[in-house]
Amino acid sequence: MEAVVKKFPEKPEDAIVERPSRAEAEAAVETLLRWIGENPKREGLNETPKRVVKAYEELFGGYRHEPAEVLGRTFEEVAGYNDVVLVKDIKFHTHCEHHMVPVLGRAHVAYLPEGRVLGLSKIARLVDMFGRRLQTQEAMTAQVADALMDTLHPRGVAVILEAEHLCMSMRGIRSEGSSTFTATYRGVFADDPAQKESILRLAGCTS
Ligand SMILES: Nc1nc2c(ncn2[C@@H]2O[C@H](COP(=O)(O)OP(=O)(O)OP(=O)(O)O)[C@@H](O)[C@H]2O)c(=O)[nH]1
Ligand SMILES: [Zn+2]
Repeated sequence: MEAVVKKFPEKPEDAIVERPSRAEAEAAVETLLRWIGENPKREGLNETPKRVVKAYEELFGGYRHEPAEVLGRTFEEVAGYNDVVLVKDIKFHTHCEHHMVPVLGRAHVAYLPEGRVLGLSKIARLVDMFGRRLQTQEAMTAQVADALMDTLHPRGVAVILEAEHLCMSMRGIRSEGSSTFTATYRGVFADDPAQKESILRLAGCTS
């Protein structure tokens, strides 16, 4: 049996306790292929259920990790640097939880340290981890911010996501090229409008 989902979803009653077997997951893909009018036994599709399940393991691998493990160790020796750290233009992809269709975007993540900093790559890893779960853009924005607050205990965090939802461009309204902007602020960024403004400017979201 595969691993039990640990902490996510956030509400324990929403967490599944047991995953279906790989064979059941492959059978589900085969059913979808038949449902769209395909013949899953033809040569080109014969291996597709296996491939899709393998791809899902990678695309949804974020359920197998937790923020504290992804963020790893923190550093204190930064010559007393205590000002803003902003990692911008972190490209990410995720899938919307309504249609399971890709969402492609960029994240800008800032924090104000309280004596400790993170390895810079860990911020991008955190965004990637949450992207590898089914998401709404709003939830993903809040999850990145809360994970940084809980793990690093900085004075403040700001998280901005800009993304294109392919469920809006490839289907439904078929509105090509629109992008959605979400931003959330914790600590001093939430309390001080000047800090918010400055981070939006640094991230290139305002002139
Ligand atoms: N707030 C929010 N909505 C999202 C996100 N991703 C997709 N959606 C929206 O979720 C909504 C689901 O609406 P429903 O009416 O239940 O589903 P639907 O019939 O497929 O909707 P349409 O996309 O309008 O065809 C749609 O308006 C999507 O655009 C997201 O990250 N955040
Ligand atoms: Zn969607």
